[in-house]
Amino acid sequence: MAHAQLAPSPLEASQATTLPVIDISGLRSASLIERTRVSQQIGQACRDKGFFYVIGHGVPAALQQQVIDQAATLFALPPEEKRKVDKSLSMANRGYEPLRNQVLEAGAPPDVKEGFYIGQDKPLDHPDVLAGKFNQGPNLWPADLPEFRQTMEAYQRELESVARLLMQGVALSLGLPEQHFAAFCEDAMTTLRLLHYPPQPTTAAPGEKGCGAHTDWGGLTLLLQDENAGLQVWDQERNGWIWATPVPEAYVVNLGDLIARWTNDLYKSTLHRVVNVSGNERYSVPYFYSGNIAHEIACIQACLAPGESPKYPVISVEDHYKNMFRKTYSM
Ligand SMILES: O=C(O)CCC(=O)C(=O)O
Ligand SMILES: [Fe+2]
Repeated sequence: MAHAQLAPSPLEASQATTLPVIDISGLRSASLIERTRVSQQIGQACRDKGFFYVIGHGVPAALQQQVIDQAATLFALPPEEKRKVDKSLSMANRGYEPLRNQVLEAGAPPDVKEGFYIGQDKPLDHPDVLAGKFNQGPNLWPADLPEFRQTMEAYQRELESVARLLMQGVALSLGLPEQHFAAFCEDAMTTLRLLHYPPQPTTAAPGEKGCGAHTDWGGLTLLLQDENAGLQVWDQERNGWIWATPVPEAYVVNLGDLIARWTNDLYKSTLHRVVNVSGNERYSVPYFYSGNIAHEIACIQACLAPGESPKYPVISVEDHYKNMFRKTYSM
């Protein structure tokens, strides 16, 4: 596998991943005992770093490969073609984002990545769009890539069902009914984000890297990676970074800030970053499952230890996202 040949990181991270691999096929079982067994593995990973690999998800490997291939084709378009679908043309944060457009780590140089955002496609006459709701609107599609839209839409449908299933597993792992997060999952805001990381520049400025250290903002993230390592996860105990090296066909799943807020940090939303030391172009595709924008995220009482009080005020998904966009895009 590619990560076996990875050059030592200039940032001295250990290369061997220690993140658990969880087969979630049992979450689809008719047996509650089996679903509970899987959820216990999820719960353990959530209390540790909130980062784990998922296999048994049911997404066809061929579709995953098409998504990576289509992403590579898109990013290889000439700059003038990419500008035709630039994010600045969208009312809903969709479309192409050039290199060094976002600063995910406050104080660090801008991220050495280019991206393309896809969300739920809502036409201009959709009531949510007419009402001016946050992040709602039509996607932007590149005109001359005939298979692009179809591939991404098929992939979004697959991941939506995996994300819902995982939310049920998370609920069960907390001793809650599996449908506890059903309202959050209703008409959930989701973002498919195609990313391209050029090789880490040999002349990188101090702190310059693919993607600055950050936590994810939403509920769950399901990350598809090509064969090039780059993702690193903060390990609080060892006070260093560990690799989340690619495992073929698996997702790296991590919890975002909303689950940390719900659980008063019992379940972790952990810092991570990307340093593309592979020497190759790296493509990755995170899928952010962020929930219904009107949903209010309040601490789940059952997550509080005796005498503990909630650390975070109640916030809507929408307000939380607006804050995070403002912070990282200097809006
Ligand atoms: O590209 C990756 O491996 C991770 C990207 C990421 O963390 C993000 O976009 O939030
Ligand atoms: Fe992230």
